[in-house]
Amino acid sequence: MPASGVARMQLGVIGLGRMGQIVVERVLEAGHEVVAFDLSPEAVATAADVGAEPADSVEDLADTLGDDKRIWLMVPAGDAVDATLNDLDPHLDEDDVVVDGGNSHFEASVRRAEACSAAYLDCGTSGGPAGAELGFSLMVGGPEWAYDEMTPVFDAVATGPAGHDRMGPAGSGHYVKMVHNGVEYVLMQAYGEGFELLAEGRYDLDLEAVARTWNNGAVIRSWLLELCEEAFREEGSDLGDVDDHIAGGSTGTWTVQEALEQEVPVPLIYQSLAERFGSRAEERFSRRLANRLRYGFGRHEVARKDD
Ligand SMILES: NC(=O)C1=CN([C@@H]2O[C@H](COP(=O)(O)OP(=O)(O)OC[C@H]3O[C@@H](n4cnc5c(N)ncnc54)[C@H](O)[C@@H]3O)[C@@H](O)[C@H]2O)C=CC1
Ligand SMILES: O=C(CO)[C@H](O)[C@H](O)COP(=O)(O)O
Repeated sequence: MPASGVARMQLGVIGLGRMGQIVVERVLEAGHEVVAFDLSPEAVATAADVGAEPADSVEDLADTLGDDKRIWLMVPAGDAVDATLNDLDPHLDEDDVVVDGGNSHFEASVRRAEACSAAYLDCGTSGGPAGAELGFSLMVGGPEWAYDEMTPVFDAVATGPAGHDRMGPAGSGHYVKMVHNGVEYVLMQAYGEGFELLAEGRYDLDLEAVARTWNNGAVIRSWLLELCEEAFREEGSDLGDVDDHIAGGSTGTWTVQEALEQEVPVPLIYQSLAERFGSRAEERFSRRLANRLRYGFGRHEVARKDD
């Protein structure tokens, strides 16, 4: 049962991957009921193992929920959200609430909120799978009544009541999450540059010890720095065989696009994104041209591929 005074809710969860399973578990732990669906039967079985009622289609999930449906989507951003909403919409009305907890583009969320027959909440979710124990930070956009209605669920999925808030109207939750990710890129880049200098610099340092020392009282302590400490502990100060290729990048790209549109300078976010893209190239054409141009103007020796 939920804590006294909190009504027991029934939540449909669609998308039961790394993040969706955590939503399921935290909502069940808070004493609510969950009906769960995923395209993967294995993922549905995992949710059923922890106490969710399994559904074998979106329609089955909607039928099981009955009136006043409360549904959380945790599918990959993009087509999967639209496909799910297409299947759901015939079963929805204005008393229902749908939450998109994924990393959708804020403009797509505004469009979906307008088209959806239910009240639609766009919910930026931060904390990642590693945040399961603590709970997430939730940035929610959409109608106030729907946010209030979902508060017991947000209390359960977030770190608690302080871990979620309504940012504003449709789109604002995913807008805030987009900018959060831009900041995330910069922090990763800043820690990366600092540790690179320490790794390449004058002293033979134990970087796990550096990170641990910084995490205990230093101005720059943070969860990302704790993750640096973990990485050096598990991989070694030289990061072992970890490659210098960084995947992802969509949310950072959106942040930079929006900053250009708003004419707000975000050079650090752009630079961090550019480093990420640059990491994917085996070799950089621009570096090769610079190599050749130094010969052009200074007759400096050109480094050749088989040197
Ligand atoms: N992993 C992370 O650190 C974070 C992820 N997010 C966002 O949360 C969302 C989910 O991410 P993850 O759980 O990491 O992804 P995931 O890939 O682990 O799980 C996605 C799940 O959705 C299911 N799925 C895909 N299309 C579906 C459909 N049409 N109907 C039903 N189920 C469908 C897949 O079978 C899979 O089980 C994404 O938008 C992601 O960007 C947000 C914050 C942190
Ligand atoms: O939102 C997140 C963290 O806050 C997710 O981890 C997201 O998948 C990061 O994606 P990308 O690195 O491509 O921006």
